Amino acid sequence: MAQPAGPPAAGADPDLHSALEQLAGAGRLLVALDFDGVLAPIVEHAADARPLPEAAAAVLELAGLPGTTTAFISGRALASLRLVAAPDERTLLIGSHGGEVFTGPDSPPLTLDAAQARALAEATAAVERVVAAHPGTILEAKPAGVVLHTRTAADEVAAAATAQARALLQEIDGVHLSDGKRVLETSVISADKGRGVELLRAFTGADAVLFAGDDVTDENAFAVLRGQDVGIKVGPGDTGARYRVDSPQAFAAVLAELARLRAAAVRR
Ligand SMILES: O=P(O)(O)OC[C@H]1O[C@H](O[C@H]2O[C@H](CO)[C@@H](O)[C@H](O)[C@H]2O)[C@H](O)[C@@H](O)[C@@H]1O
Repeated sequence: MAQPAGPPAAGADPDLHSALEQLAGAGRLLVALDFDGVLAPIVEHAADARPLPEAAAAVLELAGLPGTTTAFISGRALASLRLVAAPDERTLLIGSHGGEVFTGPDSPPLTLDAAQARALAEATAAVERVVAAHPGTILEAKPAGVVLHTRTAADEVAAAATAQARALLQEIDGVHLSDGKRVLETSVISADKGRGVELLRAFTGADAVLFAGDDVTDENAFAVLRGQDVGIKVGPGDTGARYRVDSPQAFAAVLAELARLRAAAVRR
């Protein structure tokens, strides 16, 4: 069977521990994490996703260390991310795949111009039509996009729904499409997680960044990593990340290890 391109699983990767040791010694460290499929296992209904306790504890510990900033960079709308991730107040947030930014109470809300608002209304109407005709599919609304979820539909229904939605949405001016894990995502703004990482790098003055992600849109973030930054792909699939772990559970252990190493490094 063909193997996906990219790095080996963590257990077989002798470099990950030493990369974490080096990262832990950075002057200012940014720990930027994708949510679904990384901090939280994938579940049937988006509203039910929750971070693994070990991962949540490691994020909290990192957030409390000097010179260390934690951030979540998610495809979710900020409101949805806050509900499921329950971030502590020090954790910076980027939602809508980079379209929504929260770096403090003064962060401006996302606004759409008239053309974008029109495109979103048309895209929403198209996905509503598809969901009405395909049992088990679900619509998720976001401030700058709309998502067709097919995880709770039979495979053949999911395929038909995705094909119909793609055909309808491609006809709407100003709508960008991307495929995710049993989702077809649309956005009416131009944003990506790579720009999210760069924004947070500049905002925090980070000397080094850890980014972990599991899905296609996370590749934009892996692509902007450099120097002693560490990119970790969680789960299978092609990736530009240098390191890979098998699951959110394995990633929680990596995060706990980074928290231990960072705590030791900043107390030296
Ligand atoms: O960037 P992320 O934080 O990974 O968010 C990506 C999308 O995650 C959510 O959908 C995915 O997770 C759901 C819950 O586990 C799952 O049911 C769905 O099949 C996955 O695609 C979220 O609903 C989307 O809005 C995010 O863009």
